[in-house]
Amino acid sequence: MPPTSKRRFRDDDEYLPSGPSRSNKKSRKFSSKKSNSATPNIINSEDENDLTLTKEALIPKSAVIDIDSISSTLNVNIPRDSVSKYFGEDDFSYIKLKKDHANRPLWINPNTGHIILEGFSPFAEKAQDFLITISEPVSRPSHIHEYKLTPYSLYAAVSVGLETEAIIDVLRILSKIEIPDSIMELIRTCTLSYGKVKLVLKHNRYFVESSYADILQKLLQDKDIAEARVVNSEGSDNEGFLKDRAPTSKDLIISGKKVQEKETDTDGKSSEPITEDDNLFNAVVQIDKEDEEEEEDEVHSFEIKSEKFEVVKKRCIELDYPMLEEYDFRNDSTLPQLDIDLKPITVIRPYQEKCLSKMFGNGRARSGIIVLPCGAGKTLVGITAACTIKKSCLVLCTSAVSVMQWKQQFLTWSNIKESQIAVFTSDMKEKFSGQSGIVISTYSMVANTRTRSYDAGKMMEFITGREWGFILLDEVHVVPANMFRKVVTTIAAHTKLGLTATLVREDDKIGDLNFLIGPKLYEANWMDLASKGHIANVQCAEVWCPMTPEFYAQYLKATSRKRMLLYAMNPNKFQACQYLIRFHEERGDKIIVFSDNVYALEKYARQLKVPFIHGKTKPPERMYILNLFQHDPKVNTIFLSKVGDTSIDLPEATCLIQISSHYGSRRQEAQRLGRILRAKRRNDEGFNAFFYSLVSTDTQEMYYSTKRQQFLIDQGYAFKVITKLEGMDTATDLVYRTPSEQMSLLTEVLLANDNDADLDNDIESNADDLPGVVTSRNFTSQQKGYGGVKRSVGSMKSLSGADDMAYMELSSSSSSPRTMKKVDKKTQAKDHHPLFKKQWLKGR
Ligand SMILES: Nc1ncnc2c1ncn2[C@@H]1O[C@H](COP(=O)(O)OP(=O)(O)OP(=O)(O)O)[C@@H](O)[C@H]1O
Repeated sequence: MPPTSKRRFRDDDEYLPSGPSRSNKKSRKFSSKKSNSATPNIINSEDENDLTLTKEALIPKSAVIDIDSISSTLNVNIPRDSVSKYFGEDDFSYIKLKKDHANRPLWINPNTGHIILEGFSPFAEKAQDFLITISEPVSRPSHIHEYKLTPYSLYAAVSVGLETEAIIDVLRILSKIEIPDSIMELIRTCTLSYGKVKLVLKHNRYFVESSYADILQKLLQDKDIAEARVVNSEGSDNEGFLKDRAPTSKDLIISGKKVQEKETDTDGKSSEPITEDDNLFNAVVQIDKEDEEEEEDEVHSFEIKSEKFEVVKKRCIELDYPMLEEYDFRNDSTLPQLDIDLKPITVIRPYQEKCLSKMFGNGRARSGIIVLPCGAGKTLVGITAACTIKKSCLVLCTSAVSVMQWKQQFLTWSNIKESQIAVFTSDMKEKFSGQSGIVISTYSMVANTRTRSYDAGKMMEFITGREWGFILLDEVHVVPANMFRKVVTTIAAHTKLGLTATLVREDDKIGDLNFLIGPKLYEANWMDLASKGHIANVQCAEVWCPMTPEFYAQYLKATSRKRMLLYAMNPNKFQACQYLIRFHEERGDKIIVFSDNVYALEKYARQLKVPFIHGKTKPPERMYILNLFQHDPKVNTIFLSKVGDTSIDLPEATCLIQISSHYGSRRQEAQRLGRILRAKRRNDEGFNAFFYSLVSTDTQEMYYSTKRQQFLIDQGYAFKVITKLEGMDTATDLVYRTPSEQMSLLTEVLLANDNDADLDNDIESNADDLPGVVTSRNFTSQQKGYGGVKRSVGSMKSLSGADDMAYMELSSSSSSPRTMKKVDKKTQAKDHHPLFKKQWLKGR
């Protein structure tokens, strides 16, 4: 029996088939889509500028691949044996394994498109490279990995240059079983039209380009496209198309690349024998290299009028041939060149090089998204891309602090002159000098629709009145879709690159990014980077802290808000925290204690006499505390609220203790882990960083904690459960040891205001456009007066973190024009490819 996915009941599987018995009633779906119900499961923000996630289920149910319609060859009538009933739909005994299956590393679930990879196979590394290109990683622990083929992942594969038959061929070679017909159909259907047509800006003229002349002929039968065409007989072939060599990355220099000297033997030949497997992978998997060899390939194109390119783009989507946008920046002579390069000392790491080779694989700049773990150096990837394109660049981030960090990083890694980098935040409105330059701003500054100040208006004119070679979108997963739409429609940019550590898994949300930015170009494996020393190895543990009987008795009676205070202030948790701090300080670690609850944060920190920072801590004080933490050997622990979740670079930190967190937020857990992934000492022999999550047992916190860990578990992290901290019982000098101390703490907690349980009390962390944490790299953030507490309306699902990492659209009322449009177009959309129906329905 081939291995089966143990993770069948993940959120994203809820629309998956439940076996032949159910398949008659329900269609089998390959991707999870929530219906576009009017149910307001929304965290609604009153402030348009607030980056708080808001949700509208964007996707109509129809916009999914219905596997029943793709294949009628599923296992519905397959003979089963006497134990089949115990396995239900997971009985795959009817599938024959290939004779040499032991040598092949993967297995494909014919029902769901899940791929199970043996991480211990000699082919695993190469197979991973391939799988990451064609599928979505679901879970990647050390031995068995799980991926999932989705329409979006296949489209992304085609868009970086993989061909349908190449995908099938490689899968066939790697698979222990014959590729199921349903999977072949899925691959063929999803790669049929996508990625076949490109919109290329070349010599400042727009061309519709394809390797397939017949597809161009087909498009030209459309009246709008035909009208947009510039008939140009010069250089045309007999079909009227311009012919050119397929683009290659020849002569393209991505700076920062380490020149690798191949091991050669005495007569100059490579000493490594090339096996048949290498040939296979070199031919198909290393697609970026393959492009170089495809010099003989031809492409056909026709020119379109530049004022008509939006119309053509829209028509192509409607005709199911959405155009990939590629920027032939090396042939763009209109946009002024930006004099920028990486400093000679800057060397990019191999995985950074890999991301960039996906982006520049054919010598042009492809738009898309790069996913790298926290602390893996996304900033340098973005900067290197800007240095490769060498045109004006707009960087958008989520906060003013990040803006300053990006500026600092540009100055650190590249030779850009300070006068060529401008910052646009609520406090600073700078313009760069000269023809070209870099502007760094926040999403909310650019997407803001409210009345702007005179200066901000002028700055917006500066941004919208020019063409950008490149737009860099930091933390793409957190920004609402409408904000993105506003940004991409108001700013003329030739290439868009999104950066994130925690890309959503739900296809509908990935889908939005696919269309607004571009396909996912690369996603690194956290464990892989840790094993190579690029990020730290981390030991994760969940420490169970039983509630004291008095606290628990009150917990059972309390309101939900008071409960949160009670489980955060549990004396046993207090002691565990104190014990762990002491233990790790003695080992020479530097410790960050995270608490979302500001009441608990202050109480713990004051009691344990440790400095703390939260939203209301003034920048000079933060700077002082962070400096102490970095440089004073006597200050080895600091307490941080969620203002320190992101945008804080403290490579000294080697241990994290989490005492209170934001419900079930998986993204927060990953971001917090990111604070120690960059530990300076990560390359010391046998070094481990430590991440403890303190959880009060038998409380809601247990549930949230499990949910929070899911993302990291999927990346391969193992959380050990510690039920007893060895030696804690005998440590007599811990706080709240006596019943009377515990009772007085309980009284204090019971008397505390319910609002003290409010995690949003940490006001600054919700403000997207306000200066946040002053980091080690930037102590220049300006303080400004903050508004009051922001409240958001949310569903229980949102509160539990189920919306987390979600990429959402602000709500629109059911009577909004856009929704009306959807209804109007629904019937027409029926004729379209399922994925593109969505775009059609959006009325783009
Ligand atoms: N090629 C490189 N050479 C040397 N240092 C690097 C390189 N790439 C990244 N770094 C360092 O790694 C650290 C993390 O980088 P960065 O802040 O860009 O990470 P990130 O992926 O944006 O993390 P987060 O998602 O947590 O913001 C920084 O200190 C950066 O200087």
